[in-house]
Amino acid sequence: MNNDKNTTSNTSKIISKPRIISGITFIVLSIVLTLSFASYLMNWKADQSQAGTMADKTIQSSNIFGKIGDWLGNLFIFESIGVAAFVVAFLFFVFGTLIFKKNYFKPWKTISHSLFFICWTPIFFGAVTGGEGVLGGVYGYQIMDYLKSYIGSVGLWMVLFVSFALYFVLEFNLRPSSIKNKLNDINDNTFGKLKGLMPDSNEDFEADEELDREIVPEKLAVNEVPAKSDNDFSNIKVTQDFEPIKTPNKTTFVEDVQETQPESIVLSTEAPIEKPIVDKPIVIEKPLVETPAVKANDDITLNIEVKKEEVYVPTAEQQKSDDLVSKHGLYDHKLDLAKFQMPSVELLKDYGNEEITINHDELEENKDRIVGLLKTFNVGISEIKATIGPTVTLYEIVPEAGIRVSAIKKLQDDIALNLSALGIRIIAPMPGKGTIGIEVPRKNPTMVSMRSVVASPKFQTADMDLPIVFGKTISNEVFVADLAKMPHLLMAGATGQGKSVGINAILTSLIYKKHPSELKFVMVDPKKVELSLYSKIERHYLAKLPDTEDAIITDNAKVINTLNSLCIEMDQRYDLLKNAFCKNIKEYNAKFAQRKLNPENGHRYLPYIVLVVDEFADLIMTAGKEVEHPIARLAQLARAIGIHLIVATQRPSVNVITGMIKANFPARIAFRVISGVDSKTILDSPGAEQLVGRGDMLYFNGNDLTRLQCAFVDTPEVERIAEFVGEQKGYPDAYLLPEYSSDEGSSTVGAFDPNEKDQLFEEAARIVISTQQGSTSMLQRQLKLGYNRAGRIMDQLEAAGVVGGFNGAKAREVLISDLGSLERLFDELKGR
Ligand SMILES: Nc1ncnc2c1ncn2[C@@H]1O[C@H](COP(=O)(O)OP(=O)(O)OP(=O)(O)O)[C@@H](O)[C@H]1O
Repeated sequence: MNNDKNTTSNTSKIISKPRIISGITFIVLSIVLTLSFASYLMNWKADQSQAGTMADKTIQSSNIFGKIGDWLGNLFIFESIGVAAFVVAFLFFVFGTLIFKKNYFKPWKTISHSLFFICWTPIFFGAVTGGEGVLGGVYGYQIMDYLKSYIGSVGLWMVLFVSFALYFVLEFNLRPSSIKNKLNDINDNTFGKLKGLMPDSNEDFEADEELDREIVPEKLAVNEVPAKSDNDFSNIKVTQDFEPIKTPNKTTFVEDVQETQPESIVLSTEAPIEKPIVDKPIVIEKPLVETPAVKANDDITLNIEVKKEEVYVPTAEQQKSDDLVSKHGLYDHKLDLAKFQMPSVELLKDYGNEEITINHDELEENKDRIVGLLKTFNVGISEIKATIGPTVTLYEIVPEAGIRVSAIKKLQDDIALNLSALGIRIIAPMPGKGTIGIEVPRKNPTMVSMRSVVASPKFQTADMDLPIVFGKTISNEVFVADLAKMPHLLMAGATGQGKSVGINAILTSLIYKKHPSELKFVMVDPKKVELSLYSKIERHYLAKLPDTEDAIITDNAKVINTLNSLCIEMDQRYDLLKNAFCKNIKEYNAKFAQRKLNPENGHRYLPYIVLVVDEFADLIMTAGKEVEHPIARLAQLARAIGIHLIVATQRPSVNVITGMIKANFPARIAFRVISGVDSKTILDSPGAEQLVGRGDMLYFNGNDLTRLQCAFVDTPEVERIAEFVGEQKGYPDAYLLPEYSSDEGSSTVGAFDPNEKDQLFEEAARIVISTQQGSTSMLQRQLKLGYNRAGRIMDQLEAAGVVGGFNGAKAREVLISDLGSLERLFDELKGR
């Protein structure tokens, strides 16, 4: 509104006085003409007899504007164009508004419409009345008469009809087949014409909105509905076909107020009236290809825009990849190990019936204790419900009206003490429910076997990038989560509470779902024994540093190198993704499979990499920041390029799980911990100290805390799986991570020695300058070098002053901006 006011005041400042005067004059004239014409139409018979007696004061005129009005009416209506004279009055009004710089009307469109009606209407009325009365005026009668004498009555009507039809075709750009529809529309919509004259600006729309709202009920009643009474809209039935579009795909909109419209996409608009509302679903039968303005009703124009389907025009590169795909098919990353058999469920032990047995006595006993106890604290219960899970039973209570949840929350400790059972957890309130949950451990928990969860349809059909089946929820449902979405997982739990089993469950889940070409593990096992079983699958699923014996890293010094190497792998992957214009590994691999990425440019199929650290506390204690930094860096950045971290620890204290680590691991798992403080460290909330152990765990995904019973997978089972995989044909070696030498960061580059310069030194320098990228991995790719040689060249470039110093895993700064300066530097170096 304010805006409107401002606009108005601004406009009035700009409009000059003569303009205001002439604008007002035109508008006043249009009013005078309209009233004179209307009055003339009512009194013309009486007044015409006095025509020509203008000067005689004794003679009175019945026209509202007296003799002048009478004269105007006679001139415009009788002697000229009949009722089309009103169009002239309307044109005066339009000119008036245009002078005021108000764009209520599109000038040329308005004039062309008006001219048509000024010409056509008199002849039409002349033909209808045969010259009787004033509706067609003298002009109308004479032209009609003239035409009739030449082409006869039929010809005359044909001319009238055809000209009217042509007018619509040209003005509304109609095809002949849709004229009928449009005519129906126009007939139904007497305001439609005026609307056609309106420009689309918001300002105008707002200005007219109120007016529109007022006339809606009337229009519905008058134009569309033979309503029995004002309030009776029950038999409103409007079926309106909208203008088909000029494309081969015929599109029709049906606006139908009938209640039943099966299988239709329905957008309903509600009439802005208090009376019964008429739903007007729009049934879209075929996809739209153009952008017509569809009139939903008399007041609101619904602009539907559907983008045209893009025509696929392959570029030369795309053409090349299309040709390759049609020749060789999509790239199959599994081809190297085409005969690889995924492990079967049979390898996992069947622990027999896992159905939950209901112990009614236990349930009743717990119920009585809970109800009785709450009563002693004056907490009345209106309802209690039990959900039996594998390890705990959840009692959900609905407190009586008037009892505050906060009051019950305060009693949490007292209730736990009084129930005196281990592992009671109170959830007040249950998220998303109006109840309070009390989890009580079962006397005889049911074991959840890995076999049962791996075989479950939920896991088998999981459409996830890295599906992990953790176990079962409290309501005995299989729980599957996507590691790729987490995207990193922090696990903690006191010793003997199920952490190692948990890690095995995660690893087996992934092995059951992913082909060796799609997934690689980097395993860090400072305890030396926990992950050693997996050494058998080294050539299938493991990744390691070049020139190292064992893929499973047990030496803390090597861990630092591996983590830094992973950082290099991450940077290389980012480079690859950047060059391929891909946002993430999924897009990149899909593009690679479509043969759009040339392996000669360094592109390759990228497997997911999962880094598993079994005892993080050990690492942090011995290596501190040297480990913390690469872990945090990987956690921050590695998600998009398919590197995911699983870090486990027995000691969830703040000096192990630092703020930096925690901030980058939104997904966390807590097995039973020793104290509430530990629980807070890992989960940011207490509760893990109340768990019962043996795989009882809390999973936190950044928002919700879910209690789960971890699936049990025993060492022999893991062994069987590892053997099954290991016995099959594998790759020649483990997946090799980029080389990283620990002294790279600290190495000081001496003075440039031309005699020791690499053969590719100059070429490498030119590549660095022309790409302005001081990246070793880029040199490796472009010159097809090993990492060590590329690293040596980079050091020489640093010594020669081409690039800046080592900058962590980031590219070095390029110190020379153009090739000309580089050539001068080469000359200088030769002169030394
Ligand atoms: N999900 C489970 N279901 C049933 N029992 C389990 C489960 N997880 C662990 N247990 C039992 O708890 C024992 C200890 O588990 P686990 O070895 O995983 O503990 P941990 O936390 O890794 O201990 P540590 O840190 O000392 O290695 C197992 O031998 C097993 O008997």
